[in-house]
This record gives sequence, structure tokens and C-alpha cells, in this order.
Amino acid sequence: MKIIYSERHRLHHGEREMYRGQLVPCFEKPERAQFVYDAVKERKVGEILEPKEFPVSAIERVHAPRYIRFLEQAWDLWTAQGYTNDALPAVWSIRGHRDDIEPENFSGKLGLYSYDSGTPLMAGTWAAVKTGADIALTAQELVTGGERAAFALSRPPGHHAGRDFMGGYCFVNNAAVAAQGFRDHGAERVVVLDVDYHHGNGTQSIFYERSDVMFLSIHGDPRTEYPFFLGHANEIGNGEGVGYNKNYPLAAGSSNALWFDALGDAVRRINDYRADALVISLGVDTFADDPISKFQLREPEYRKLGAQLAALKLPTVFVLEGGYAVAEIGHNVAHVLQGFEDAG
Ligand SMILES: NCCCCCC(=O)NO
Ligand SMILES: [Zn+2]
Repeated sequence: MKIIYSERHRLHHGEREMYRGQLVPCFEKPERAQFVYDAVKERKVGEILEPKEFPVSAIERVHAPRYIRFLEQAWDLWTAQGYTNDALPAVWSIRGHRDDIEPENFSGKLGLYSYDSGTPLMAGTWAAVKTGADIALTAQELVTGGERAAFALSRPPGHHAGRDFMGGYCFVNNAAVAAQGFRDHGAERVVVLDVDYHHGNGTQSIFYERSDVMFLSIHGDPRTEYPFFLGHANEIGNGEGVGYNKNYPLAAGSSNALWFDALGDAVRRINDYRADALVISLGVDTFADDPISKFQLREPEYRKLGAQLAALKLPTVFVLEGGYAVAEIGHNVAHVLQGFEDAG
């Protein structure tokens, strides 16, 4: 399969994130994409291409223009106040507050558009994020054009980013941008399947009222696992979207058998939905040795996952999400992609 990658991801290299009450070095770092690049290249998974550039309007198909304007201008606004360190929020809009008025104060703006203090914004963040969306759209365009599958090797990840908020290391929802790209180019029904350890709260919230994009997610139970506030089994969609959202929360430490039971049910639902295209939010923080997650997947499971996705026989875009066991992330991603390719 074709792989889309750009060195411009390096423009986003946050210094520190708030973790358990302390500012610690960022888990989401440039080496992650480097290791994935090295592994897919070494294993000859496919030709590696640079992304095409798309208009920012393609991002605004799923994100609020005022949020995108903020992302574009944030670093200049921050440094205009004399700061040079990464911007991290310290105050948030929460229940009972208003979110229809954007504060003039930068900290207020940043808090309006954030939901955690783990997602530092720095000089090159917007450039890297825009390229990440271009990577996802390039993958979607290739698959719409006839490629069986493509891998969007993008960072920072995106599945926690909602219509108008960032968080969980995510700014623009690359998987949602790709899903909408499929919809805007002939696909009637699109599935986003999120196999990252963490619930794709951003992706769910973007498509929650829609029946043309079905969202399914297998993840650590939000009662104990990040992002905590969305991802329960009783979230089934709203309005038009009722029945088109499916969550499989699994207890931390769940067995691979349980994980694949969930995948089996998701596959059945995807087949019943008669999708025209499939987007996989491919996080490999489900890895047994991941430093911040608690599932048990290893190479055999990643290859099995790839094979079961191939059996759907759908035009497929894989979008990189999480995975923090940096030395192994590349191999784990490659195992999924090779499992998919080998299943033919
Ligand atoms: N800072 C809290 C943990 C963020 C998890 C990010 C992730 O891997 N999401 O899939
Ligand atoms: Zn994750």
C-alpha cells in the first residue's frame, strides 16, 4: 500500500505536558513518526509519497472556522505577549460557562479551545498539523482514485480533536478529515473504526448526529482510562445518528480474546452498514509494553487485526494515532499493515 509521509511533522515538538501533577517531557514526540517511517521503509510496506497540499477549507468541513483561525494565529498571539515557551492552557470553559463568546485574552482563547493540559502548542504546531491533515487527504484521494489502501503516517495524532477543541496531543482530527473527504468524493457511507487504546472522543463528537459516517471504537473503559468523559457503551448516536455510533469500552488489562470479540462485533456491524469506505484510527498504544496504556496486543494480534480489516474488502485509509513504546511503534504499525496486505 502507498504510505504518505512528510518530515514537516518535526515542526511540532512540544517540550512538556502536564502529567500526574508534574510537567514531564512529551510522550507524543517526533521520534514516534521517525520510527514508524524507518519500520515501514525497512519492511518495504509500500511506496512512500509526500502529501499534496489541500485548502484549509477541507479541514473546515469537520472543524469550526473560528477554531482553525485560532490554531493558525495562536503562536503569533502568544509570542506577541512576549512569551517564547510552549503554550499550555491553565483555565477552561466548563459546565455553566459560555462558549459562544471568544475571550480577547489569549489564555481565555486557549482554554476555550482545549480540554486538557497535555497538548502544548508551539511555533511549528500549525504547520505540522496542517501537513498532517494534507497527509490524510492525500491518502483518501489515492484510495478514492482506486488504490485498495493507503497509510497516512501523520503526527500529531487527531482522534481526540473535536469540531472546536484540541486535547490528548491532538489538534486537527485527521481521521475525520479523511472520512469527510471520502464523503465529499462519492462515498455515500463511510466507517471510522478507532482501534487506539483511548476512545476517539473527538471523532465520535464530530459524527455523533450523522448516519452517513458510522463511528466504532474499541478502547480502555473511560471510567478509569483517558479521556474519561466519553466512550461508554450507551453512547449510540443522536438524532439522525442514532444507531451509527458504537463503543466497546474494555477494562484496563482486558485479554486479547475480549479485544477480538469486540472487533468481531464491529466487523459484523460494518458489513451490515454496507460502507463504501473505511478509515482506521490506528493507534498502537494497545501494545502490551506501552508506557501509558493497559492492553495486551503484540505482533500476532496486530497481524490478525490487519487480516480481519482486509476481510472487509473496503477501500481503506489507515491514519496513525497513538503509541508511545517508541522503539516498537514502527514494528507494531507495520505488523497491522502487513497483516492487511498479506490477507490480499
Ligand atoms: N495526556 C493524557 C493521555 C493522552 C493519551 C493520548 C492518546 O494516546 N490518545 O489516543
Ligand atoms: Zn491513544
